[in-house]
Amino acid sequence: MVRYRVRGGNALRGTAFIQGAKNAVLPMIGAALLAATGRTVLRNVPIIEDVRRAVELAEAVGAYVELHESERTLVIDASRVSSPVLPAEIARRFRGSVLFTPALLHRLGEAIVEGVGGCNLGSRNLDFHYLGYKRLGAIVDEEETVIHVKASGLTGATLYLDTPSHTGTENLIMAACLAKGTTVIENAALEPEVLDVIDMLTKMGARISGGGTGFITVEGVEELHAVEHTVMPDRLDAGVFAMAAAITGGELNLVGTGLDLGVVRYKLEQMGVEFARQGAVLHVRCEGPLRPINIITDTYPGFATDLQSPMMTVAALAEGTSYIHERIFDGRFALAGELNKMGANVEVDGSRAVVRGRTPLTGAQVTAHDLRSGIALVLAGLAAEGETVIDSGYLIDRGHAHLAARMRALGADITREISEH
Ligand SMILES: CC(=O)N[C@H]1[C@@H](OP(=O)(O)OP(=O)(O)OC[C@H]2O[C@@H](n3ccc(=O)[nH]c3=O)[C@H](O)[C@@H]2O)O[C@H](CO)[C@@H](O)[C@@H]1O
Ligand SMILES: C=C(OP(=O)(O)O)C(=O)O
Repeated sequence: MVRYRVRGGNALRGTAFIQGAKNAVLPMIGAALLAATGRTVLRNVPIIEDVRRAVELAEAVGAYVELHESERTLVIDASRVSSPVLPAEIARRFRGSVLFTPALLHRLGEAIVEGVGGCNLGSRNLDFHYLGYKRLGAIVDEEETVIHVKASGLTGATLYLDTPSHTGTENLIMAACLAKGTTVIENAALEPEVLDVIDMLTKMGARISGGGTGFITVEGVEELHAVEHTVMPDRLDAGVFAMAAAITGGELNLVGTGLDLGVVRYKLEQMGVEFARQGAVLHVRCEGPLRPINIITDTYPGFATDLQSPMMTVAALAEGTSYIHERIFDGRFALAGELNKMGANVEVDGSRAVVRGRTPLTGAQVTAHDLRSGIALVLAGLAAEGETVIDSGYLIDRGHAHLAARMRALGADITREISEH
């Protein structure tokens, strides 16, 4: 059992090194398995639990993988991929397991998905993925929790997503890359991580156009080859560090090439946080009291649902009433009860939350219900009086690399503990 212990009150100051993006590296590991020969090299890999699970899953299907932690580099040789089974004990531990299906379909003609995990956020369907595979010519059998997808060659088609699913778009692009003919994906996701995956696939030899427009066209090719690719920075990790500076009255330099916080920056600016781009470094500081804010989560370029939880902590520390409308996941508000244990005043009504600030926060024993509620509680701990203990730290480690060490280097009083219970 991993837990985080945070003693609040220290302002964070210094240089924060932003990790590579979890939601880009996971599809890239899936994409690496599409190359039947050669070795793929991924750089700027975040050393997070989801990456460790993805490595285990790639090994389970027969790939040879080296994770060089200190170099943040993955080397993947997928030439011996031989098992179509994504075993439950690994696949159920992270959402990214779903991103291995296209490679197995192309390489082995079938994928047996024994389970898909990920954050517990209410309903998280996969119907767009499976309907898309069917349109491309696959047969999909759903037997209770096991999904069996079979295809002896896929053929391009026109696909439509009811909502622009992030992993759904990535999976259907990967499925279309080696299909015969042309595939059009309408209402495709626009997230920067999807564009980074398209960049990598394009280097591998894929013919993809329209990334970032919502209408993606893929011309199928005969084969894809192994390449080297550097994972983009994690805008969610960057957002969390910016918020940590904001709520502790600190000052941070965020280092991570080409970092763009988009709407999160604008919302934090409305709250009184100051940003200044200094070449490749994003400087963030906050001196005065925070103002309240309204947030509506949406697919990119809207406010990312993954940053809604940490933003709830920031809102609890703002002077006045903030309003949050969660439009992507129906189970994202488990955080409210935990923040209230620390003295916040958050009232939830369906998909809406009202946060009445500012109430002083006091350290408490709290529970992370998912990755983002976990990191939101770490933020609350940084601003609270006394000690906050957060279980289960594993959920935080799913998405943030070396969190305690990186925050301690900035002056935070935070430890990561491992216990038997
Ligand atoms: C590994 C990864 O990249 N995870 C991210 C990805 O998750 P993920 O790709 O699972 O999220 P989606 O974009 O697919 O889901 C968005 C919404 O669409 C619904 N939906 C999705 C697919 C489907 O087949 N049917 C369906 O109804 C979901 O229930 C949800 O309400 O995008 C989410 C939304 O930005 C982020 O919170 C996750 O961090
Ligand atoms: C929901 C998230 O991740 P996943 O899709 O991997 O569960 C997240 O990163 O907040």
